[in-house]
Amino acid sequence: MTIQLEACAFTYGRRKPPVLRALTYAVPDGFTVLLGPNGAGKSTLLKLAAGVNDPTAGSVRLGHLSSRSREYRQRVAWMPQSITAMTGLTAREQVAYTGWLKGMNRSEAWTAAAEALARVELSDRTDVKTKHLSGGQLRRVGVASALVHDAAVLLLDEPTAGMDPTQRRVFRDLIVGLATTDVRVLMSTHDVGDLAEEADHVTVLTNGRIRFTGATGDFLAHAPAGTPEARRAEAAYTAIDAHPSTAAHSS
Ligand SMILES: Nc1ncnc2c1ncn2[C@@H]1O[C@H](COP(=O)(O)OP(=O)(O)OP(=O)(O)O)[C@@H](O)[C@H]1O
Repeated sequence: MTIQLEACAFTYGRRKPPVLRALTYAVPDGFTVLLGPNGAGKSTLLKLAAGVNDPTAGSVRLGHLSSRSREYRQRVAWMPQSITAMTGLTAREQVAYTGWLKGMNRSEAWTAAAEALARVELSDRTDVKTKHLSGGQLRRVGVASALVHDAAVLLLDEPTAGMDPTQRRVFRDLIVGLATTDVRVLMSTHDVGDLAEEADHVTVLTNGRIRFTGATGDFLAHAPAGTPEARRAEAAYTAIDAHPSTAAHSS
């Protein structure tokens, strides 16, 4: 079961231009990387898919569930671009609180919080107040909060920003292991070269439109012949960005 956005439009205010217009998109299976320039609408798309914002036109559904329903939000996890340290809470308390908000009882949430923090290698920080964590550690608390309940779809908004190379490696392995036939992961990033090749699918969003969505192999095939292996993802992205009309592809 996946999230389906159908003819979605979204604007941040009546006098503002729409960020998304008639956008139709199904979150692909496995691990999908969402790419696009600054301001393309990636965070907006993720917020609509998370049920955090409602589309101004169109619909967002997971199977028969509308994104406005409580059940929908229990099946979908979202990690926002900026993670807030909740005043007075430790890492474990903050993660458990998210679990509780998603419908777990207190003891389930408490146990699941410790497990989620272990998965992001923060077991040694569970009792530290989140306001005392580094930026990268706080992002890992954000990832743990997204993992704390059994979501069918994980929506992660630039989760690797601010992580050091070792943390990135740990995180990448975690995500690749998470995306299974039952769990879909859609993750926005600016780090084209670092992550695209690990993904099952790539989606490119530019100016509120899906320029490309398809298997990673089809994405990489847009790189000009002779591009060195290490630069293929970046070259493919640049080619799609430069030639939107020929690059559009639906999976
Ligand atoms: N809260 C808001 N109020 C008004 N405009 C907003 C708001 N959030 C985003 N926008 C505008 O909507 C457009 C899309 O922004 P969005 O954050 O979705 O893009 P993005 O692709 O995630 O960008 P980035 O890569 O820089 O994070 C931009 O023009 C942005 O200025």
